[in-house]
Amino acid sequence: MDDVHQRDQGPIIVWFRKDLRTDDNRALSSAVETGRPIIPLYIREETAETGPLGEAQAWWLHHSLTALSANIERCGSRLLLKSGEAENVLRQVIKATGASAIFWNRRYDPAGIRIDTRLKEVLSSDGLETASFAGALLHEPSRVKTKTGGPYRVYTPFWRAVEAGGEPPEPVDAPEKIPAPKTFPTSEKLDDWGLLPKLEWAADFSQRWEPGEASAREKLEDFTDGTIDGYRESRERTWEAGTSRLSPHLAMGEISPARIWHATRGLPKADSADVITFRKELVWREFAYHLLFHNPDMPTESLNRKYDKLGWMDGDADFDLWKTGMTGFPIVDAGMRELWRFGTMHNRVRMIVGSFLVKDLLIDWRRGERWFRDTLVDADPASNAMNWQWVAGCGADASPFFRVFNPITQGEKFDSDGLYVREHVPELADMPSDWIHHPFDAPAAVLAKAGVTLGDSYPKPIVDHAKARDRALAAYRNIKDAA
Ligand SMILES: Cc1cc2nc3c(=O)[nH]c(=O)nc-3n(C[C@H](O)[C@H](O)[C@H](O)COP(=O)(O)OP(=O)(O)OC[C@H]3O[C@@H](n4cnc5c(N)ncnc54)[C@H](O)[C@@H]3O)c2cc1C
Repeated sequence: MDDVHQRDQGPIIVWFRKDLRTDDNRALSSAVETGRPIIPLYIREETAETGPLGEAQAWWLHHSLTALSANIERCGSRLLLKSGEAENVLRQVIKATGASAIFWNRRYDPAGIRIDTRLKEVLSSDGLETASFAGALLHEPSRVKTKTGGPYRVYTPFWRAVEAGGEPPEPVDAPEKIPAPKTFPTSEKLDDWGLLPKLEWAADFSQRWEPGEASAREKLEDFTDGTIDGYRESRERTWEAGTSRLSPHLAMGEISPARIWHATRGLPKADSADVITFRKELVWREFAYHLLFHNPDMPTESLNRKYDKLGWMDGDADFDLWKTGMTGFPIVDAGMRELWRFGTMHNRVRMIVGSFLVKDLLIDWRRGERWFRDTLVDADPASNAMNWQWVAGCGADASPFFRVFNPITQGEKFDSDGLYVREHVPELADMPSDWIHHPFDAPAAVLAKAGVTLGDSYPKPIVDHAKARDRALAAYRNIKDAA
């Protein structure tokens, strides 16, 4: 047997990253197809380059790895856990197992791209086979191009280009068997990684979430069997589950966007406005990655740099009140408390709390982005940064800065009976709907009857919205005509 042939029979490391699934996982299915032994590996890569994972997502990761491990065991193998810098870990595992190939699915965040490009180079030059596959997105970000070959900065033409570009590849089913190597190196223990929050903080997450690909598939089925009918309207209802709730599963790669896309293609009403609206949302996620791919500093730099001169306030005390849901504006407080309690927030309310932070409090969008990154179970480098820049007016195809959301009318419009506020701000549970979004205007008798004492049982508003709006618009006028 010659060297090359021998090498070709060596084990393949399948390196899992934010693709914690066996379904529609091309790195895994391509490795299985070779018939060679496979070493499923997850590396906890929290290095200076990658930065730490947010706390809420660390909770998710713990449970997601538990679920993936169990799935892999059902297929006759096991998941190897290692921590450290990727290249060092891969070299140790290669040495211990005689692996001759490393397969992975591509990632598109700047640190991930840098690490993978470098690895491909050094491992290949050592004679190792490296193969990378698509799967985190519907289409490769470099594939969707404007007529002049450049990247898009506006969503609607991007959506049209995606539509015109044809269907994403059909998903591939999970393998039934994953051939195991003769011996496995020792794995680290998941419990030793300390991913679960030390405080009771995440105690309620499991009321809302069940990480893992089985739960993602179940959610997709429930959604396509029911909630998707009427999605165009139900997606704006803050008080009920009118959306798919797939975002944290997508963020950890427990389900592929292609699997979701094709599930909607197969529906009897595949061309209804509800289904198309949903597909457009999935394409917003694609657009975010397209933007991040072409603007790698999007999570930290305003795409429109003139916003750096807006005159952001330090506002540490206001920022703390915003984070803890104590601003005195019920829809804002309900959103921030939903985030703290369940690691998520309704999309409409994310826009309202974002506008309040950036415009009413004049606090830099990056502080909001970081807080969301730490507390959202669906924290995603592309979607989070794009949406914060959208809210702040400094992003691509963003909401104009002068469009300042009024937290009272937004509350009345998107939570007309106050159900969302009642759930997350229980001290206002007995306020009549007419006043629940602005208790500070309610007559004393109404407050007394509802058991609300402003400044005691519930905070007084921390700003006067009309004055805050004027201040924001004045700050904006100062930079409006700057280059
Ligand atoms: C300030 C702000 C920060 C955000 N941060 C994140 C984030 O870190 N991670 C994240 O996944 N989403 C983020 N979003 C977008 C959006 O709020 C969530 O994707 C959505 O609430 C997830 O719920 P769902 O899965 O039920 O969505 P559905 O309505 O069922 O939509 C299906 C999928 O489409 C994608 N999608 C929907 N809306 C958007 C959007 N506006 N931008 C990008 N993709 C979208 C998501 O992948 C979502 O799972 C943010 C929005 C705002 C305004």
